[in-house]
Amino acid sequence: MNTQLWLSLLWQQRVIAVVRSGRLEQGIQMAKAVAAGGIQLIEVTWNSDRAPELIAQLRAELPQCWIGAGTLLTVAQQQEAIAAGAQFLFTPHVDISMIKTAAEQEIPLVAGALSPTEIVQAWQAGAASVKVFPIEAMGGVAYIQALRAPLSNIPLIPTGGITLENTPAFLQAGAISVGLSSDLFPKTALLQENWEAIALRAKNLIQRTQHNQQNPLKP
Ligand SMILES: O=C(O)C(=O)C[C@H](O)[C@H](O)COP(=O)(O)O
Repeated sequence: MNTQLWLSLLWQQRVIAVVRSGRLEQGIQMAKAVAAGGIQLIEVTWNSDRAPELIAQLRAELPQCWIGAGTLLTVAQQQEAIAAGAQFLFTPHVDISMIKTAAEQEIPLVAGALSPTEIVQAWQAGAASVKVFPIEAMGGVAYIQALRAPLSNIPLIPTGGITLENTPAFLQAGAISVGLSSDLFPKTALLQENWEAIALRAKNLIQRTQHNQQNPLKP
């Protein structure tokens, strides 16, 4: 998928569910629960149990979703993730060789960056969008607002501390999409294997994105 397609997908979807799981079976249930709630972009972190298998299985079982890989740290991991079926890639950091490799293969790679320098470097190297991580620790919505003034042409995906509650404010501030994990998958729901509760949270989250229809990349 080229960057243009990826950006229109982000603009359509507005949220990415980040699945990090210590057990393959749990990872499958987590992804299925958010998919049942209507989320279509699902990122599997590479430090999940048997991440390549999880990605392959989700590709087969959730054809209505796009399944990506996250927390990738090396080009080798990135290639393994693509071989497993990952349709998009996330890194927590800026690695120019990973960005260039993904761009050559036309697989969207979202690089994690914090400062304006890192964000611009990632974008100029060919990142398909930039994950601003960890956003809550860096000032939350106010930080995105401040970045958007000079960097209005760069699609930003705040991640790290995103909640159902604060998602609309991030989208309002100009984020093209948000990524979230712990607030979507509360510990108690995971312990109790309460997949219905997680599906409901996903549904609730999607409803909260629907008031923010202004395309942040259009002037
Ligand atoms: O590993 C990565 O590449 C990440 O994206 C880091 C975190 O796992 C996400 O930022 C989720 O953070 P929470 O929504 O606060 O749980």
